[in-house]
Amino acid sequence: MDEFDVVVVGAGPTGENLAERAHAGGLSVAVVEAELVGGECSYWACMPSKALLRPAAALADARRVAGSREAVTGPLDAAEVLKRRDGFTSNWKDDGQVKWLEGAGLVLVRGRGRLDGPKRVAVETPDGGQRVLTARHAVAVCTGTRAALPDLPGLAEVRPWTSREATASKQVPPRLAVVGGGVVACEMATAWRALGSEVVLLVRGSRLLPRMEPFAGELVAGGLRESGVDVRFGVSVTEARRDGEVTLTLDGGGTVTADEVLFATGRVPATEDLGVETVGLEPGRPIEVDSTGRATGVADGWLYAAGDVNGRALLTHQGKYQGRIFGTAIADRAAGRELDTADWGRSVATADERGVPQVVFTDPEAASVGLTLAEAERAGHRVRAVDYAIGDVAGAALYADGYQGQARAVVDLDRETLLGVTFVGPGVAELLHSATIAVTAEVPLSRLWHAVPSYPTLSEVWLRLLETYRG
Ligand SMILES: Cc1cc2nc3c(=O)[nH]c(=O)nc-3n(C[C@H](O)[C@H](O)[C@H](O)COP(=O)(O)OP(=O)(O)OC[C@H]3O[C@@H](n4cnc5c(N)ncnc54)[C@H](O)[C@@H]3O)c2cc1C
Ligand SMILES: NC(=O)c1ccc[n+]([C@@H]2O[C@H](COP(=O)([O-])OP(=O)(O)OC[C@H]3O[C@@H](n4cnc5c(N)ncnc54)[C@H](O)[C@@H]3O)[C@@H](O)[C@H]2O)c1
Repeated sequence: MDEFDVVVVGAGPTGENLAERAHAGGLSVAVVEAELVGGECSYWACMPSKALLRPAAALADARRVAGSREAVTGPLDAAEVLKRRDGFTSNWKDDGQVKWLEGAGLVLVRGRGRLDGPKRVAVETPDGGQRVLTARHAVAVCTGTRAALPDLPGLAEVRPWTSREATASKQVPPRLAVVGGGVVACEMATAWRALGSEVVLLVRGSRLLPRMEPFAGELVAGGLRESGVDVRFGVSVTEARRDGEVTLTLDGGGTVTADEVLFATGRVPATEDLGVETVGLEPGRPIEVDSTGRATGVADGWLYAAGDVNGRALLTHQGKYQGRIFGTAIADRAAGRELDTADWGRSVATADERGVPQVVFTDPEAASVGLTLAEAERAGHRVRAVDYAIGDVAGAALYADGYQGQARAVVDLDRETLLGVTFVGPGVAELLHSATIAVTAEVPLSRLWHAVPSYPTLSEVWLRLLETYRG
C-alpha cells in the first residue's frame, strides 16, 4: 500500500495547482491521472479553442481598419490554423506537463482513481493492475467535467461532436450544425465559420450567453450573423439521424442537414465513476464544498474538491485559484497552522462568489466580472447600471473604424463601489483585468477618479463610465 500526505485525483489545471501548493507547504503528494496531465483545458478546451479563434480575431482586426483592410486578400489558411492549434496541444502528448509535475516534486500515478472509503483511492493502472493509495491528511478530487448530451432518439448513431471533437478536429466540415447558446456554442460557431464551414446555430432559448448581461448575447448574435452564421432562436432538436450527412428534426417542423453536429449543451461533473458512494456522496452530482474546499457532505474534513467538479465556477483560472487556496489550506491544517477564513482571507476562495472574470472569445469579444444587473438586484443590493457605448471613446475609434461595443458597470449605491462590469467589443479581453481589480479590491468610485486611463486607449471607457455615473 502507498501512503502519501495528500492524494490528488485529476491532473488538470486545478489538480496541478492544488498539488503544487500542498507540496510547497511541506507535504508529500501523489497525483492520479487517467488521461493526459494538463487536463481538458490543455488538450480539448481552452488552449485548442483559443488557438482556433486567435487567427480569426487577428484577421478580423486587420479588416476593421482602412489601410490594413486592403492588405487582406484572402480567407484564413485553415491548414495552417489547424497546424498551429496542434502545436498548442503538443499533438495531444503530455511529456512537457509530466516534466513540470515531476520537477515540482509531485508523484504521478497514471490510471483511473476511485474513492475507496475514507482517505483511500484505488487506482486502476494502464496495465490492468490496481494500486491503492492512502492519504495521511487529505484526498482532493479535481476530476473536472465531461460534455452533457441530451437524450435524443438517434443521437448515438449520429456520432455528434462534443467540445472534444470541436476543438480537436483535423478537418473543416463543409456544413456544421451547433446546438446550444452558451460559451462553447458561440465560440465554436465563430471558429468554424472563420475556418470556412457553413454554420447553423440552433438555440433552444431566446438569447445567447444567458449568464451575461443581455446586450452581450445580442451583440455576439449580431457578430455571428454578420459573419454568415445562421442563428436561430426558439428551436429544439427532437431527433437526429445520419445517412452520410446528419439530419436534425426540429420541434416546430422542418429539418437541418449538416456534415457534423456539435452538441454544446453544458457539462456534467466527473463524479459518476469515482466511487463517491463509498464515502456517502451521490454519483453524478457536483461535490459541494465550503469556502476552504472541504466537502460538506463528508465527515472529518479529509475530502476536498476543487475546480469544475465542485460546480462553483467552471473556468480554468477559477479552478487554479481554488487549487492555490485549497492546497495551501490543506498544508496549513496538516501543520496545525491557523487558517484565515475571513472574507478575502488567505484560506478562502471569496472571489468565486464576488468576482469571477470570464472572457468569451467571439467577435465581438464579451468580457465580464462579478454580478450582472439582474444578479445584483436579485441579491438585494441597491444598484444602478451605468452604460456607455465603447465606440464613443477616442481609443475605440482608432482601434477599429465604426467600432461597435458596449460597457456596463453595476454600482453598489450604498458603498459606491462596483459589483460587476461587462465589456463587449473587439479587443476588450485585455481590458477585463482592470475591472476584476476594481471589483475584487472594492475600489471606491471616488478613488477610481484618480486612476487615469491613458489616452487614446480603449481604457478611456472607464472615465466615461465614471462621468456618466456622476452626471
Ligand atoms: C471548449 C471549451 C473551451 C473552454 N475555454 C475556456 C477558456 O478559454 N478559459 C477558461 O477559463 N475556461 C475554459 N473552459 C473551461 C475549462 O476547460 C475548465 O474550467 C477547466 O478545464 C477545469 O479544470 P479542472 O482541472 O477542474 O478539470 P479538467 O481540466 O477537466 O481536468 C480534470 C482531469 O481529471 C482527470 N480525471 C477525471 N476523472 C479521473 C479519475 N477518476 N481518475 C484520474 N483522473 C481523472 C481527467 O482526465 C482530467 O485530466 C473551456 C471549456 C470547454 C469545454
Ligand atoms: N472562454 C471561456 O471562458 C469558456 C469557453 C468555453 C467554455 N467555458 C466554460 O465551460 C462551461 C461549459 O460551457 P457550455 O457552453 O458547454 O455550457 P453552458 O452551460 O454555458 O451552455 C449550455 C447551453 O446549452 C443549452 N442547452 C442545454 N441543454 C440543451 C438541449 N437539450 N438542447 C438545446 N440546448 C440545450 C443551455 O440552455 C445553455 O445555453 C461553461 O461554464 C463555460 O463558462 C468557458
